[in-house]
Amino acid sequence: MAPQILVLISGSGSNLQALIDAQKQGVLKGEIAHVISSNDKAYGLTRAAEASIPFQSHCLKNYYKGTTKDQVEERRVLREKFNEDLAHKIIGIHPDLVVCAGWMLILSPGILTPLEQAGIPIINLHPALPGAFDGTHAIERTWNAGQEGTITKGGVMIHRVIAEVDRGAPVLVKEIELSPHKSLEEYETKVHEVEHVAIVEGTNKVLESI
Ligand SMILES: Nc1nc2c(c(=O)[nH]1)N[C@@H](CN(C=O)c1ccc(C(=O)N[C@@H](CCC(=O)O)C(=O)O)cc1)CN2
Ligand SMILES: NCC(=O)N[C@@H]1O[C@H](COP(=O)([O-])[O-])[C@@H](O)[C@H]1O
Repeated sequence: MAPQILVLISGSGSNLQALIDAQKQGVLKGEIAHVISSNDKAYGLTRAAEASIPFQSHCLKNYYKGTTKDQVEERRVLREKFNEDLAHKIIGIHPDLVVCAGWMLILSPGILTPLEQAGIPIINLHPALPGAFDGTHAIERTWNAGQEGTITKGGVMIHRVIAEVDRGAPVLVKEIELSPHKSLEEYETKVHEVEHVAIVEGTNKVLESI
């Protein structure tokens, strides 16, 4: 059996689609076994269904039901249960690799530790260079820094997932010169093009090492 890949998404799933297309073309060194979305309205779930890939959603909002934003401690506990339940789901599927492809939630030690103990590596796609713009809105933050003249390059990386967000060891880094691009929209289009290549190359690189 080919190495089994579980893909975590939260949105459109264009990077999931790049993995699906690579599998269809026979260039993915594994098989997408399952897709889990943190958003039950994510178009990526439609992409999984159309590719006949088993899928499900795992939504934090369902855990938060009956609580308000002011109930910080209650929500902290509920979010930890969200993470632990997600770990149980993933371990039950037991993929060889988990790929975060636009998964927009920070994974706590409550999931990272059980997956590490189960020998299941996790990688993430991030639209910035190592140590540059961790977290969300990295594409826009990169563009703005370029406009201010503080940087000349942006990029995309695939990295190992550790507790410290976007600080795991890089697996693959692709730099993108900012100067050729005349707008944020143009740069963002280039980033997504590069992402769709990087997600396949980075996934294959890790699968080759397993
Ligand atoms: N422990 C880790 N978890 C995650 C990592 C990681 O490296 N370590 N990578 C992220 C993906 N990601 C950037 O590449 C990222 C996604 C989301 C966030 C974030 O701050 N999320 C907030 C919610 C934001 C929102 O709803 O708009 C949150 O989780 O509370 C940071 C980085 C995947 N997880
Ligand atoms: N910090 C994580 C992050 O910003 N991830 C970004 O989410 C998008 C998902 O697109 P997709 O749903 O079309 O694959 C991608 O641009 C990816 O870099």
